[in-house]
Amino acid sequence: MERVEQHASFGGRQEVWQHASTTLGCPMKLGVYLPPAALAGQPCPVLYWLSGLTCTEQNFITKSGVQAHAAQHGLIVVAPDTSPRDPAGTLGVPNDAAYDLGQGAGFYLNATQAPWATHFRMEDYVVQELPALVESHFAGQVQPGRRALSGHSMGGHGALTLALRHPGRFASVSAFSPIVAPSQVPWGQKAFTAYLGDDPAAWAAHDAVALIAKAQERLPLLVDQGEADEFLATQLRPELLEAACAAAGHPLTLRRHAGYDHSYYFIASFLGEHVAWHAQALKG
Ligand SMILES: N[C@@H](CCC(=O)N[C@@H](CSC=O)C(=O)NCC(=O)O)C(=O)O
Repeated sequence: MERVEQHASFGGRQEVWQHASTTLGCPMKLGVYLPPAALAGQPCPVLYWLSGLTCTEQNFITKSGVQAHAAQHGLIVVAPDTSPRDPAGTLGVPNDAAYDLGQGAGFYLNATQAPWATHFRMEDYVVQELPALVESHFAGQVQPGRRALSGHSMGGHGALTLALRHPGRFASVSAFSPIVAPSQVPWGQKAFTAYLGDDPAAWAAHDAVALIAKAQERLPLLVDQGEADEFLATQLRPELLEAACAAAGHPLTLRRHAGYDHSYYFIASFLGEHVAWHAQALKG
């Protein structure tokens, strides 16, 4: 691990690290916020944040204001990039000209189809390699095994599906403006066709609405959604998650906010409540 940025923030430190990912076969960057408690040597739980389409590790750490909340609650925050990367084009990581496929659009799954399958393994990266790396590199500052998961849009899809697919791995989960049913909306249908092929069962295994019915763990979901979100009716469709949770008896707190759009202004407005929700679960 090589530290490429560090900034004092709210008594803690916002850092950016780079490492060679064996899962993805490329260098990866991640934002790591260490709250004052961690810098003082007190082991802290970790909130993992998954960003949306077009994002890198920078969007969340520079736009959301997470540092103030994490400092207050004593949480480490880890924000990885959203896909494997190959800016120089020397590693064989495929890409697509569109913003919603390829680099910047990993969809937090392990691709099974050519040319994506070799590098696009974001599920294994987020669930296995990244926590192992964080818990070993920051040993003494991290409470091993105490993890929460949140994200936005494509990252909200990632948070919901990874928590549902890996029961026991995360103490809590939340999402902002998530793609709740990728099998039923254009962003998801395009990505799933490319990454997973045309097998409906493979799609269902990465679709929060489809996963809810058979969930092994009824981990409560906290979801915030802006009503002025430009993607609400076409790509996000929170009413499908509401119906699936009602049918399965899965606990869901879905909050709709008049006037809020899809941007980080919305995330910043309600992020403090998400961090408090995760802190309560992680410390309980
Ligand atoms: N056409 C837009 C779409 C990209 C966009 O809105 N990205 C969102 C996430 S959307 C779902 O995953 C985002 O977080 N953007 C970064 C930001 O800092 O706001 C475009 O190409 O910009």
